[in-house]
Amino acid sequence: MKTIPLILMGCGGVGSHLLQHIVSCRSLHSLQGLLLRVVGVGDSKSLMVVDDLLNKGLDDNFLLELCRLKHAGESISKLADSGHCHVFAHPESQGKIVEIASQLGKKSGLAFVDCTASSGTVSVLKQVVDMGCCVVMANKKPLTSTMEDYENLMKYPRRIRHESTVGAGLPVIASLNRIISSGDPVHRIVGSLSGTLGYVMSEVEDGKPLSQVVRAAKSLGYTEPDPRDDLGGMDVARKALILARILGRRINMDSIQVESLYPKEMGPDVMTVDDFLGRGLLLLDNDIQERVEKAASNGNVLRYVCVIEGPRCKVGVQELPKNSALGRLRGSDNVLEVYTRCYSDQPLVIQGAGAGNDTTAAGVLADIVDIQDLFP
Ligand SMILES: NC(=O)C1=CN([C@@H]2O[C@H](COP(=O)(O)OP(=O)(O)OC[C@H]3O[C@@H](n4cnc5c(N)ncnc54)[C@H](OP(=O)(O)O)[C@@H]3O)[C@@H](O)[C@H]2O)C=CC1
Ligand SMILES: N[C@@H](CC=O)C(=O)O
Repeated sequence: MKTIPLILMGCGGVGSHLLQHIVSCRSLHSLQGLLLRVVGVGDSKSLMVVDDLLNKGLDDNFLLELCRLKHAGESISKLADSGHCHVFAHPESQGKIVEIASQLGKKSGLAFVDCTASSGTVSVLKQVVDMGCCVVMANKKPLTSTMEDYENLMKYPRRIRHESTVGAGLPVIASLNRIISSGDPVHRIVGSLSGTLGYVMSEVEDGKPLSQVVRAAKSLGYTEPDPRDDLGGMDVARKALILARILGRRINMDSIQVESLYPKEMGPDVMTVDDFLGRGLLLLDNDIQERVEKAASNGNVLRYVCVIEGPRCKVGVQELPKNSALGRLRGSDNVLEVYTRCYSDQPLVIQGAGAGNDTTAAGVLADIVDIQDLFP
């Protein structure tokens, strides 16, 4: 039986679904000769680590209890007295992770899984990569930091998987990497890459107010922890930057043209998330409704589109024919069209659910299973 010891950072919507998937796939993985041994789980306040790091994992019932606790909005530290684990508070936990990585990294391998939405994980990720660990990310922020951070993280590309950072569970990055490895030059990528904005646009088209739709998208697990990351275009811009860097463009976020659907006066420095969801969104209802109606009067729909072509990279709203590939999208579906030498007249098209905790966690799990050849 091949064993992958793993540490999960971030146990919110995606992280706790990942733990549930790991538990429910036990017999499938065992048929494949694989055991995922969860040795640690962290949230924004603390890190819980199994006491016998070299031989044991956190018990499945314990992991499910932990998911219930996080779902109820509690901190992991609440389970501190449960016997077979130790809890470390931040910032001490960072040192603990590095210690675990040095113990397990080279010897038995360790998968470090980042399901946070934080840019604060970059430094620990770089350290564990250098210690021989594998890294799996749903978090886009480490990959959209400086070019230097990106290159340090991607130093050993076979040990890094981040499929869920673009398109949630869709095979976007794997497909792109196959095209690149075959020497087929990518000329242009066009896509609708936000589950939230896809859902928002199609629901507003159906006559619902933006404020109501964004709140629904949040409760369905489509939005970022702060939905302004979606509405301001930053989440799509991060996906565009990740794709552009995979294509070999050495660019930073400031090279991407980004259109925001909310004004600066509603930014995070001015309004809390709750304030924005409460009164801020109401102020945006009319404007988006008018734009959607104007597009409809031309037989068109609005879509938030990402275009990468040559050195140009931009994300923003476009008015498109209702029966185009992007115009036909409904709900949280994403679509990505890739134009290359081999796919020149008809692009390669990847389409399907592009957001949601379940599908995203499934993408992360597939990445973890994918690295098994790197484990003894
Ligand atoms: N939802 C989706 O459809 C998709 C999400 N993603 C990405 O997945 C990631 C997770 O999203 P989601 O689960 O919705 O987010 P949540 O806000 O639900 O969960 C984030 C988790 O990370 C924890 N956390 C925050 N900072 C740190 C830190 N420095 N160290 C350790 N843990 C930390 C939080 O702790 P606490 O519980 O204490 O707050 C929380 O448990 C995001 O990066 C998102 O962009 C990617 C593709 C699709
Ligand atoms: N908030 C994102 C989630 C996936 O990256 C989206 O809406 O697409």
